[in-house]
Amino acid sequence: MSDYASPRPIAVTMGDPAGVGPEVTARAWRARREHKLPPFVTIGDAAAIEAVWDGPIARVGGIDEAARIFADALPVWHLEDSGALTPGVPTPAGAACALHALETGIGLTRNGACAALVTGPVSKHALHGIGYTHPGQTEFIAERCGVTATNAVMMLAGPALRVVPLTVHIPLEQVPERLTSDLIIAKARIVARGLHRDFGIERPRIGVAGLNPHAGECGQLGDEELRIIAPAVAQLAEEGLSVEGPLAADALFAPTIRTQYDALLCAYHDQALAPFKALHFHDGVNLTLGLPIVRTSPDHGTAFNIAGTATADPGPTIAAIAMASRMAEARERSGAPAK
Ligand SMILES: NC(=O)C1=CN([C@@H]2O[C@H](COP(=O)(O)OP(=O)(O)OC[C@H]3O[C@@H](n4cnc5c(N)ncnc54)[C@H](O)[C@@H]3O)[C@@H](O)[C@H]2O)C=CC1
Ligand SMILES: NCC(=O)COP(=O)(O)O
Repeated sequence: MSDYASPRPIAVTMGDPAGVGPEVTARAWRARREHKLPPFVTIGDAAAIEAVWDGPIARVGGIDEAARIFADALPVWHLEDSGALTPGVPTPAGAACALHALETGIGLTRNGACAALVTGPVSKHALHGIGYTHPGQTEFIAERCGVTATNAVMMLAGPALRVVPLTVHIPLEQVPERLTSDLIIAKARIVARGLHRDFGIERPRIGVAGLNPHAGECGQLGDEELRIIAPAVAQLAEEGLSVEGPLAADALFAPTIRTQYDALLCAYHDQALAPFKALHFHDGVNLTLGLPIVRTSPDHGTAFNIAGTATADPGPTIAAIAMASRMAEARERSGAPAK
């Protein structure tokens, strides 16, 4: 008999079967009571979990069965045999399985069978090796949901900090040309709406980082702040949003400054993710705002270097499942579409 009330489990994709995804998912299940996790079903190759974990697994044939079994065993929606498996060694068959799991998880969440989607870590390199053309999972999920890549906003969230990289998986040299006022305005609007709807923040306070040292020093160290960021901030303020910037990025993450904001919009990937991971390596969540479904993910990658050694921390996966559950509940409470 299940001791979990929610009728709809969360879909958790395993990610690359040779990475740490299978073991952190299994360990998250083991910690389900301690962390009060809602029921979830793991999607991918069951053998990848069996190779690194000796706890109870139940291969399920339906989502209802997953919710019923969750109290006693880790429910696995077994998709396919991804071939001979060595933890830490990615293969094309493993990448294909990760992609099929992602497709299946999106489908189960879009059709409402699952309450939210939590994606396990994939190897972008291995996926590109089998013909995948998206920069990450975010853009793929957005496309499947009919949302443009610009309107699917990556946010990294933890108890002490939320950051948004305005440009994401692009070479650093392309950042200045891709950072436009339109991009900042579009993403800031989605961040404000998302923090209101999914996190219950009435009027989110948003800070926008400068690109250059000292936020450009009045144009002496670069003019993107004057040409691009300041006009975008002015436009957003005119619309009634609580937005400040450009703010000098070196001091922005100091405790007394970062706590003045509900989210910090950063010019490029590492400006956002390096301070975030320094604070939240063990409980950080990557989530996507602007989608019709709730999607979160642990904030780390495949960690091939430690896969199979039983040392991978399940903390970010636990946090991703818990956050997905809270976001789905907030959407249901607010009357937003459940899927
Ligand atoms: N959400 C996703 O699917 C993500 C996928 N990636 C992909 O993962 C692959 C590897 O990327 P890297 O930059 O090496 O990042 P990574 O996060 O896989 O590893 C960076 C370092 O953190 C450690 N680490 C990661 N997760 C850990 C955990 N749960 N417990 C303890 N230590 C952990 C690793 O052992 C490694 O030393 C790449 O192909 C990248 O594209 C990277 C980030 C996110
Ligand atoms: N660095 C964050 C990351 O790689 C996550 O990307 P995505 O696969 O969630 O789009």
